[in-house]
Amino acid sequence: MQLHIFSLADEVLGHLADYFVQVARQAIAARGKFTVALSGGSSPKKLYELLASPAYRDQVNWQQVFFFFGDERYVPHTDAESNYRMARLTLLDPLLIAPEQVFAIDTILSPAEAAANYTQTIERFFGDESVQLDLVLLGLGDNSHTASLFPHTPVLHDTSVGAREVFLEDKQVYRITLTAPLLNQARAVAFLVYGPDKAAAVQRVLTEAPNIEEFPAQLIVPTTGELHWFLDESAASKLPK
Ligand SMILES: O=C1O[C@H](COP(=O)(O)O)[C@@H](O)[C@H](O)[C@H]1O
Repeated sequence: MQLHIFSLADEVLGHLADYFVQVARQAIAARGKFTVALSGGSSPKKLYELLASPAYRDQVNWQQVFFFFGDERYVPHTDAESNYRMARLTLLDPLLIAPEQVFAIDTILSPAEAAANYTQTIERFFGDESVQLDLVLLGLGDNSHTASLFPHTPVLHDTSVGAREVFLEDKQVYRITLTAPLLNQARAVAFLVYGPDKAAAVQRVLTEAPNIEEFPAQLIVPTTGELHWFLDESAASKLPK
């Protein structure tokens, strides 16, 4: 695992954007395509805007990039909470990414059907190859969840490689998430975490004894791929010096 800690959030975003470009170029040179699972929530918005900005937009052959989602809120794609909507507004539309390159999670189906459908979509995309994303981008919630692997949910024990529905009792809402085994098959996983509100979760996930029920992000340990954590100093402030 490699920790990358920078003073300011903007520096973190710049270094992660550089890493994204590096992994994308390597994947395209080696296999002719780059597959990435996007994270949702608020933290990655600025990363996506940066990647679509004049400084980065010409650094990747976007026609060879295929976009998946690590998780989705079970809301219409037009809803302000939708991870797909956020990615579309900040990254996919500004870069004029063709719809055929974007694999959104269908939220019109029932949650269970949406998860099964997304599993099939991923399997169909990879065909005879193993399901191995080139890069998985992840965030960290202040309750130590990542993707939609939430504390004390059955999906934490799911050993399948695919997508699953998750019901959040406290909020009475569904989410769809990729399973930890699928995420861990990636060639590279990069967490993006910044801001003081995340400091306690970062400390728990990275330094507490294994306890996936409480700290689901501890499930993310790529089998053979790289694991990177990109943090600002405030998010890293509770880590041992
Ligand atoms: O709900 C979600 O939360 C996590 C963390 O999001 P952030 O806004 O606190 O950065 C995110 O990684 C996940 O994709 C999203 O659905």
